[in-house]
Amino acid sequence: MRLIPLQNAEQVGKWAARHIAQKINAFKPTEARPFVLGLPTGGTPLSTYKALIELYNAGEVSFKHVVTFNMDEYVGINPDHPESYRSFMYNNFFNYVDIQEENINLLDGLADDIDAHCAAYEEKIKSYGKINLFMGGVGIDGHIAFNEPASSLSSRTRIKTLTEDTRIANSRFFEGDINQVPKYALTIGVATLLDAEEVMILSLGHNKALALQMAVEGSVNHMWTVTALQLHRQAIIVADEPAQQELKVKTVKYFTELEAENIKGI
Ligand SMILES: O=P(O)(O)OC[C@H]1O[C@](O)(CO)[C@@H](O)[C@@H]1O
Repeated sequence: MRLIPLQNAEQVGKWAARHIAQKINAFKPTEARPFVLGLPTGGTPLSTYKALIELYNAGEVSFKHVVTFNMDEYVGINPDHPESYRSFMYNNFFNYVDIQEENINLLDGLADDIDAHCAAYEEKIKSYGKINLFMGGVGIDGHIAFNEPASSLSSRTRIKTLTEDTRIANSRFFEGDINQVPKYALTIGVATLLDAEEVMILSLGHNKALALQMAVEGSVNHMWTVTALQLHRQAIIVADEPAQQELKVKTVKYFTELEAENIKGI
């Protein structure tokens, strides 16, 4: 695992965006051989989407031959709802870059047959071989995608019940009213995430500090599903300074020295 210790959200966004752009450019994607990118929503990736749009506007990256798979979606809210993850993705990213509509894959929280829909999502990922890079955030309860505590570390795309912690945290997007926050979500599984060639998790803010500590210094366990990253051969966590608060000074120093060249100029 690599930990990229940075100072603030802007730096995390810039580092993550630059990393994604470098990966896409090195892959040299074509229509027949697209780059497959997994994407999250929430407050965490906003600075990364902003930085990616800037790189796109500067001509440094194109999404023309990029296929995307989003990691989750609320169940029971209309796709046009301003807080659906579909709306989030168009409003914060897709509308501003050259991605082709047919290359966008989103879960449908209103699907009639949820099991069939989730199985088809997994099949569609498989049809591309693999996801080249999956970006994600982490919840205050340590969830990756919406794999809440006690999710199987072998899980696949399915419906999950959101914890009270997550619903309280996300109530900030629903007028501060937990009753408006959906109780369920469709989410890729931990195993779906671990199948990606590379996983990059972003962690911002002091309320993610415990989750980051578990991810980096803790043991693999299903109560903090982010710890499953330790099983991945190419996992990166990019964190701001407040999110590093629970890590040992020695741990932060170790990763800062390891990444000295890679965090220069950010
Ligand atoms: O970024 P937030 O809003 O703190 O949410 C934490 C994470 O939980 C998720 O919403 C769950 O998918 C991630 O997409 C997100 O990054």
